[in-house]
Amino acid sequence: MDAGRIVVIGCGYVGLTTGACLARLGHDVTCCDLDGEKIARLRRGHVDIREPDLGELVAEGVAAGSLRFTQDSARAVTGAEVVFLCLPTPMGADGAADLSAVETVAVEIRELLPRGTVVVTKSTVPVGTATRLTRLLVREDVAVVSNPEFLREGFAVQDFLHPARVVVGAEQQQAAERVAALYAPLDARAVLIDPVSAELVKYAANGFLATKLSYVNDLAELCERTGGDIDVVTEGMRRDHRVAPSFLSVGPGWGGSCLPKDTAALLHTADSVGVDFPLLGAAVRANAHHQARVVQKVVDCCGGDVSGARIGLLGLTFKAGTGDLRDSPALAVARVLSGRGARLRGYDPACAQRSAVQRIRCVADPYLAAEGAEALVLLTDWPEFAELDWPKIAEVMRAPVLVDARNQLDPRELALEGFTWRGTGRTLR
Ligand SMILES: NC(=O)c1ccc[n+]([C@@H]2O[C@H](COP(=O)([O-])OP(=O)(O)OC[C@H]3O[C@@H](n4cnc5c(N)ncnc54)[C@H](O)[C@@H]3O)[C@@H](O)[C@H]2O)c1
Ligand SMILES: O=c1ccn([C@@H]2O[C@H](COP(=O)(O)OP(=O)(O)O[C@H]3O[C@H](CO)[C@@H](O)[C@H](O)[C@H]3O)[C@@H](O)[C@H]2O)c(=O)[nH]1
Repeated sequence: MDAGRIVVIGCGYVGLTTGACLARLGHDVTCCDLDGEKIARLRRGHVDIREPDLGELVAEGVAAGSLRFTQDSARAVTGAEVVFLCLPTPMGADGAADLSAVETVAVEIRELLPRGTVVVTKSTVPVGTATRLTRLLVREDVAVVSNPEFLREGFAVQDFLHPARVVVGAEQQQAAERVAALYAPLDARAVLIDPVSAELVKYAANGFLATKLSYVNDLAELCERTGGDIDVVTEGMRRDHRVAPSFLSVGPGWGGSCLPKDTAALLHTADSVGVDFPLLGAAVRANAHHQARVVQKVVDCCGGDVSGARIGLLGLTFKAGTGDLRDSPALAVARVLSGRGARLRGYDPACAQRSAVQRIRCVADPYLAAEGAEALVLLTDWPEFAELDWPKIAEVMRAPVLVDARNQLDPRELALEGFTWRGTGRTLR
């Protein structure tokens, strides 16, 4: 069905995916962004984020005339029936979500919206935002609906078109049904709930995922002290159907554009209403500790001092499959090493064209990152790292030392090549 004209404001990971996928589902979509250069590139069919199938979907929508791009959101909304806000909600200084982009746009468009428009928050917004926006819009004839997005970077299109759930939160049943109807072609029944619960579902899910990962990384430390093997332990946990099998892999702490800011915002919300949330606070603190543990392993491998040492980094993005560097644990580890005087060379498949990221010299292949290095640190789980020519790497390094923060490599094979290996939650038997 065609629910009419849809306007999407914000053409980032969420907005562009939402716009292109809704066009694929048969809707008429106009996507807006204040970044004029981005809009010009999108009009030429150029998508500058690394997301499988997104470029093809954009091209398809543009060619079919069902997907348009403009910088002029004010003009676009005058013909809108549903407006999706897909704007950034970064972490503010006090940890709270910064709603300024959402609120600025709401004020800009409020007098231009046709009667009966539904404004949808797809951005991750804290409890009470639907109520705040309703007041800010000062339009009794405009409804606000919360429709949080759960896509993962690297799987954005797949997750949008095959969602585990579609959550729609609204005070007005009719507005909720209009938004739910947009997803009707998908094989997912929308859950219609109140807006406060809808806003909370999003934070609850990300807070839970972060807590699960900190738990696993804490267990890894315990394994290191006791001689256990975290990969064997988590494999045992996975077989219990009550423990969801994913999100059990160790790493250099969790990061990305969502988990860090959303856990901070959830803690802020809890604090603002006088609720103690010690479990989530501990998960956040544990994450900093796990990043520091990777640094310490590198320092130990370099004889207690990395000053002047050349260190190679494998992976810079916050996880494999994305080009996103926002809040990457790899960069957090790199910052500390660099602060202690290490000279860093980094290779990442998604950043191979760049000359530098922060104080890391980016190189075009992993062997250049290893060249002359006293230690190599595997920080991001790009599958191709398992396929590297490890004898060649051992040859070009100053000393064949590998800190594997993701347990991606086989320590026995590395030992055969003469590597000193430090994994996460495992010791070489
Ligand atoms: N990235 C994800 O995986 C993901 C998944 C689910 C939810 N979210 C949430 O969705 C929201 C957007 O995240 P994102 O990753 O897509 O952000 P992003 O930074 O990739 O994109 C935001 C876009 O909004 C544009 N923009 C900023 N201010 C604007 C304005 N006033 N008018 C028009 N355009 C404007 C920016 O130019 C940018 O293109 C956030 O609340 C985030 O927490 C993100
Ligand atoms: O077993 C695992 C799984 C993940 N991670 C790390 O956890 C972080 C987050 O990973 P992931 O959740 O895949 O990344 P995002 O794309 O940021 O997706 C999260 O954040 C989005 C924005 O809110 C939500 O929509 C998604 O549902 C939620 O998974 C990354 O640093 C990963 O390396 C691990 O260390 N081990």
